[in-house]
Amino acid sequence: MNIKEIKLHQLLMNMKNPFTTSFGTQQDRFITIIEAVDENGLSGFGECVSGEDPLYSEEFMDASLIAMKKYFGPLLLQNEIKHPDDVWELFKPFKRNNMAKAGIEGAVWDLYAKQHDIPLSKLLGGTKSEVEVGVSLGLEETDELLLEKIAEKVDEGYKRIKVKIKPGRDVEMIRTIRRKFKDIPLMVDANSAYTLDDIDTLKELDQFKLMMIEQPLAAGDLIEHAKLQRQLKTPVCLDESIDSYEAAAGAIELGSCRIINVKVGRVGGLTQAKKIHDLAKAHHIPLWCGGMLEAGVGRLHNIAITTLGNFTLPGDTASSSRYWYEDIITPEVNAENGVVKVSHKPGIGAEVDFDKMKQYLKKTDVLTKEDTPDMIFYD
Ligand SMILES: O=C(O)CCC(=O)C1=CC=C[C@@H](O)[C@@H]1C(=O)O
Ligand SMILES: [Mg+2]
Repeated sequence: MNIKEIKLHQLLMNMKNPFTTSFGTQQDRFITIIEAVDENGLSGFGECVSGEDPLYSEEFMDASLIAMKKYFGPLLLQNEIKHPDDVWELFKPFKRNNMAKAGIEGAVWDLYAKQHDIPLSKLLGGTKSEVEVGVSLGLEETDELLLEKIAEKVDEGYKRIKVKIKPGRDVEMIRTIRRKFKDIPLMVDANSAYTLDDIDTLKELDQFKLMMIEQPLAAGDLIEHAKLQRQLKTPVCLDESIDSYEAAAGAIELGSCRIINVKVGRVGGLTQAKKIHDLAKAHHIPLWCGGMLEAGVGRLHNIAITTLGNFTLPGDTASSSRYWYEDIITPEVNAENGVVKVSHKPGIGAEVDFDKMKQYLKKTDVLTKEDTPDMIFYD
């Protein structure tokens, strides 16, 4: 593929509203857009989705930037890549840092698709021409405010509503929601806020016909989630726990969940996401594509992976306008009545708009073939 340079565009984007989960509230999003440029000046784009602080997972953007500059960017520039699947193999000796790996790998996937003049969705083996999407709503100060947000999103036609829960904002809040919205497709996401000591509370959620309970327990608790799933009617969906193909295989084997939220960054990129897709399909575990409050590049990668057949449940890839006054891509991602049309254009299917991006741009680091991995270890 002969990539001649990699640019790390570091953006600070301000979200329209604060977003509150069980682990905190944010309104600024620190995003890195990775641009891989080939010898003809063609660019492919990826997005690193690491959090600003290591509260969702152990990754955080400052560390991911170091990893991309010290290791993953130079490694890619120093090695011949024939297909995007080679990137995972190249990065394999380096432990974890999945979101940094995925950001670089995503740019390679987009570049390769553009070099071969095919949509990224087709390159991944996707079959859909449109995808159904839902929306994720943060915790609000009051249940009344949350009801207003839900009504707004239901009116916009989103195919499912996801709300955050945490101890003290769970059973009664969901009861209030169900009193007003008896039959909407509704799910909850706990972001690991509970333990098996809370089993009675979690079992009370069974009465509300929820689509799923996402990540009730800690990320590493596959056995505890299996114990919980055996006591719940409602499907458990895992997010933070599924940080690799092996974790997905373990969770399926143990019965830790009945649904998996696939996040491309969390699992290390599109190659691993495809592998998890095929494994889950073989075991009749439905998937949906979760979100990490992405800008447009990440949203388009999410749309592309969602075109694979076993992504059967609406994901978190709502319209760009859900979070951003102005996204960095043209056209923006737009869900009409909860449906996003898949672009037929090559690659991610929309242009990165540098005029719009520059309002958020803090810094761009450029890596060239002069840059070698900055390592103590040697073979
Ligand atoms: O709209 C989106 O991008 C999904 C937002 C969302 O629910 C999450 C984003 C990032 C981490 C978590 O807080 C949470 C999730 O767990 O899915
Ligand atoms: Mg989640």
